[in-house]
Amino acid sequence: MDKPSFILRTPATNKGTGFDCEERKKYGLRGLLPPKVENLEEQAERALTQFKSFASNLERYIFLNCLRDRNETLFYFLLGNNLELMMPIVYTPTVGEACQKFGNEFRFAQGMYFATQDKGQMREMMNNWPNQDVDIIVVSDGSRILGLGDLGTNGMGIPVGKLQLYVAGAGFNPSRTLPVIIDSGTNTKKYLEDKFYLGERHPRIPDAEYYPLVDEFLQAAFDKWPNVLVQFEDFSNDHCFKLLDDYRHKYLCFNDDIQGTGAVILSGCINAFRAVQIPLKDQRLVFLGAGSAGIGVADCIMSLFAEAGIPEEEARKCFWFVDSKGLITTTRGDTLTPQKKAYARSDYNHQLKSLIEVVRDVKPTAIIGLSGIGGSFSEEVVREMAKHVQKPIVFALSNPTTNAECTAEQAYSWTDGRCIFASGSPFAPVEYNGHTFVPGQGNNMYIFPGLGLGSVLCKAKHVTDEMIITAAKTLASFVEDSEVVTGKIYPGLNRIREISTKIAINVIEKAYEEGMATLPRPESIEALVKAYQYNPSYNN
Ligand SMILES: O=C([O-])CC(=O)C(=O)O
Ligand SMILES: [Mg+2]
Repeated sequence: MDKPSFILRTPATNKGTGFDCEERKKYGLRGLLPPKVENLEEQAERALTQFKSFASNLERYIFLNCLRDRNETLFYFLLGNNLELMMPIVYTPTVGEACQKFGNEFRFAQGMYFATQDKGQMREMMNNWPNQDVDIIVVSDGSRILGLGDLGTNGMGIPVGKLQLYVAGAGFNPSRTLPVIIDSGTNTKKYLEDKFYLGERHPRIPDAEYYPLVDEFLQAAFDKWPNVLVQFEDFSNDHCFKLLDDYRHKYLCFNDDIQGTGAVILSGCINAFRAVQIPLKDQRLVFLGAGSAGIGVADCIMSLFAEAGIPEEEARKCFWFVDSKGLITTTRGDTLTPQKKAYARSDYNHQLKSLIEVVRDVKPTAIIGLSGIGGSFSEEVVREMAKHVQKPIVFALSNPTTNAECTAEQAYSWTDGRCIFASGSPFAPVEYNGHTFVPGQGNNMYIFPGLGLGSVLCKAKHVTDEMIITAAKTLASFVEDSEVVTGKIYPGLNRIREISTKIAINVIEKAYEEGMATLPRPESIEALVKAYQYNPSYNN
């Protein structure tokens, strides 16, 4: 390709009408652009008008991703200046729909794909990635995309979207990010039969082939980029815990659904417990869903009990887990995974078969939904719970919005406006009885950008529990006492840069404290972070 078209056609170098007269001469662009030279602000104003002109969110998603593929600087400038408007498009909930329709709406490839057919060749394939350095990889096998199930290769939208938040939220350099899909097949018949489906067309491979495939990918990635951080995303429950166990002490990696969600909900709980003023030991926490997120959240909350000096055995008695078969107990007769076993109740002789039975029995202070089942916090459940506590904590965390256990409006109206509510996907403010309630978004997007940045910049050996808990506490500290009493438990999304920066700084401090950081300690950690951070501009 000749030089002028290359610079115009490469998203990282293209400025479109932003090339000034000098540059147009220098790069041989004269005549290839309309005469007017524009700055980023002017271009962004036009792009925003275009964004708003579309009839559906999916079209807005496609528009933004096409923009990213034309002019990366403009895309990140636009996104960074319109986060609250655009987050629900590039991320949950719209990204969920974009994944479901990935094959139909495909326009150009982003990131890298490693499939079963690539066995033995992944390391060599990585040399095809056009950018030399990679700081962060988000990898999924598409087996449990949000609460939508097994989407196979269609899941690529998730690593792409997460990395856009790494850039907008924490200031990762976009050219040093890599979204990856490991294609190990799909068990979703609809996609196997869909002529536009773009993945390998076979059922998921057995574990004996699956684990070596993932292992080859990780070995290749850390061989090529020894200081990279790998974020596991949306792996199904049958694999995610083992993968994390196998690799968290071997590579710099974490699982966002277990640890990122764990941290963000720990943060929400810290503030919700401040608001309801019930001592920790008297909390009765009922979880609906015992998958990666449910277990991850509970494990993180356990750290609060440990800090408060409450013995583990006593702390576990504050948790009740409900899955599709009812309350998880040691006596209900099925084989429990080790993760479920840790929270299984041994003090129930009678079987409670549903959430409502558990709520009647337990009288919870909090119900935490990570079930992936939309509407599973029924009016009966929420009203029953609200009878027994002054400020019920209702977290409807499943994504996307259609999978939320209840809506914000339902939660506020069924509790007469008394609840502390958070959801995983955004809900608009709710008017109820003359009050405006602003629902919190308990989504791991508050955690992973800063946790990732901190881990990468100090060249951490591993991501430790302490680093994750530090991230959660830092997030919690962004909400003032005066806000907490009004039921606000998360800071505004528009502060995500400031929050991620602070999380990164505190995570790095913790990594040095724990002997996890391998970078010689810099004079100023804040300066280290700020010097790295990418800000979209044509003057770079
Ligand atoms: O992507 C999100 O919005 C949060 C998340 O990790 C999930 O739901 O799997
Ligand atoms: Mg996820």
